[in-house]
Amino acid sequence: MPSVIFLDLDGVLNRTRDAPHLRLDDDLVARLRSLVRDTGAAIVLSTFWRAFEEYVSYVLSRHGIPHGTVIGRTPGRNSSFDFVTATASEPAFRSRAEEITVWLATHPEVASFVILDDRPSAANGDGTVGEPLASRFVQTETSVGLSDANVARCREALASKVSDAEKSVFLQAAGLAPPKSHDPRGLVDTAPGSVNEEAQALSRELSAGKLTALTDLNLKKAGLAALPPQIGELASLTKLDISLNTLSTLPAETSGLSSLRILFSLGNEFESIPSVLRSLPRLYMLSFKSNRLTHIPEDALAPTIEWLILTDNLLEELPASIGCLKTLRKCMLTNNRLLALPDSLLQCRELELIRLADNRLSDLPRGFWQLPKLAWAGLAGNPLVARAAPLPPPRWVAPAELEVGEQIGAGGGGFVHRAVWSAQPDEPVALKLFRDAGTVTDGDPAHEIDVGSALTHPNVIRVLGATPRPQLGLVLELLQLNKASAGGGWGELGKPPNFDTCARDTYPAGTTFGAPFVLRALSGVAAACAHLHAQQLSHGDLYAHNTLVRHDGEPKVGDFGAAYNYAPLGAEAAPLVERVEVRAFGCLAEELATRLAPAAGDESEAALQRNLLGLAREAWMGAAVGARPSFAEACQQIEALARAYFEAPPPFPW
Ligand SMILES: Nc1ncnc2c1ncn2[C@@H]1O[C@H](COP(=O)(O)OP(=O)(O)OP(=O)(O)O)[C@@H](O)[C@H]1O
Repeated sequence: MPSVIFLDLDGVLNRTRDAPHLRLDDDLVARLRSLVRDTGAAIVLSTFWRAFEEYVSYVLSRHGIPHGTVIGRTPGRNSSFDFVTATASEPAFRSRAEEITVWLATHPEVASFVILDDRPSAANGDGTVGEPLASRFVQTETSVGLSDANVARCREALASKVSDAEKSVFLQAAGLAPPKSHDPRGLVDTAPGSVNEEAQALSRELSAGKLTALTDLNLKKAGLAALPPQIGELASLTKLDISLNTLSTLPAETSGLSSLRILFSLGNEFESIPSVLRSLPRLYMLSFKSNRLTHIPEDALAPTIEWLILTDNLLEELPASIGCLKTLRKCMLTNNRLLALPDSLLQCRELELIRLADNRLSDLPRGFWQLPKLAWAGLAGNPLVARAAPLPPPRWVAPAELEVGEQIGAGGGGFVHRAVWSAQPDEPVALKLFRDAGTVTDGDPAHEIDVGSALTHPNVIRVLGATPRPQLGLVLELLQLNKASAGGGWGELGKPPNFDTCARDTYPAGTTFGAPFVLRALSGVAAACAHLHAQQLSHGDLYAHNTLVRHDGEPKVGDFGAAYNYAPLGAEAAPLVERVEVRAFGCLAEELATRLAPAAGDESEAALQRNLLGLAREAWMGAAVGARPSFAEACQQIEALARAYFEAPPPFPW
């Protein structure tokens, strides 16, 4: 990262404090141009006008400051953001100094910087940062603008490196205690860095031709720039992990992996999926997450793939040949640059789950919502859903208001800790700290903050507030975990899918549920979904593993990471979007119904199981999307089941 100029506009590049519109004076911009040219510094907009980052960048480029010099803006909302659609919600800060501090705290790679502003508040803030900002503050005189003397001071500041001590001051002032969370399932190890010696030793043995009968080979972080051609001798290998190396190609010999089912190539440097993979006859799961993919050749995807992970790449399009993946069930495409999906995707009739958040889609192939098995879709952060009316903003909670305690949960999206919040010191809360936005399966955590904050329902985990960037988080009602205790603890209704179940949740061996538990759980989940869809919000990830339940079946749906507002898709699509999620509900109901265990002779529970399975499979999961009921209707159907089971009109025992 080069040196950075934090740039104010009014009173720096013009000679007024309160310009009613964005205007620049040629002679002043000329001074900035030479400063940028001579120092190679990048610009981060700290100006009031920073909501219009692209426009400012364009205007500067018209003045000869090259495109790409503006590399970003400081965080923090002001009134100019009200005129920009599709900006993720973010808090307002107390001062410009605080905004700059937070930016610096999250960009420790910055070598040096200068703050160019006509107001001292850009460097003083509330006084907590002090010297590190003040010593790099160059104040212009409003009526004069950027002077030669100012430019000379800027050059001095840019020549002085930011020390590690100063960096830690920024971190502390931004309230960024380093997270102490751990990742028990190793879900998102994207950290490059040190080589894994065990993996390195394995790769040496591979090159020496000593590994032949392996079924599982882990070369993650083995420091590989090239995969040894001897890989092709591993004809019995079923799982290969080559993640977090610097690979950009695969040897032709890879075609010898005739048993390979699972290939992980996360965090490598591939720009294209190697066509040799097309020849693997058993390939089931393929991951190129967090590479540099810009292109997928038409002949690269093996037709046997069921699970395709291309999250966090640079793809603008998919090959038409994706339609040849007749068994594709799960397709992860979050955080790419997709402008459109090929119509051939509709030939993937087994597709159950697709993640498309944070792309550039302005349309979907006609018939997308009619895919017969589609149940989980994520679309947030695309132009096609951007015109939704803004949701009410969350209550922003400053990190200093929270005392973070032990970790109580972890998932792909983040880590959940117990915490005490000064606003309600007697009632502990749960704090979900999100992982880095770009790499997570569901996309930018801001989507979860936006949707979660808009919901209030007894069967939805209540969002109490949110912590701002750089460590985005959610403050949630705390559900004391420990479902087993009859005293009323909470626990996950199911476990996430595994390699075999692909898109379907799993349950510990021997799990059974009682009829009242199942009826109460389904009734609550359906009610929560009816509440969501009444606001044209889709959960996108409705699963047992995202539902917490009490010992008596009372559920609370959580994890709105994949949620999105589908109102902008229009009146024709809306009922179908809801019914796609009804299929997810049907899957959940089927999983619970199959785990009912009627005792011999218990005809009422046996009848409930038959009827529930019938409803789940025929009505809620039915192949004709439009013929499925809405969630409001599903609520009534469950009530009818409960009435028949308890042989009584409501109220039921809940
Ligand atoms: N409000 C809460 N109270 C107590 N525990 C919670 C709460 N919210 C979440 N948890 C625990 O943390 C786990 C992870 O939470 P959550 O599903 O929201 O994370 P995630 O990272 O988005 O997961 P996923 O991998 O499904 O995307 C939950 O399964 C649950 O065990």
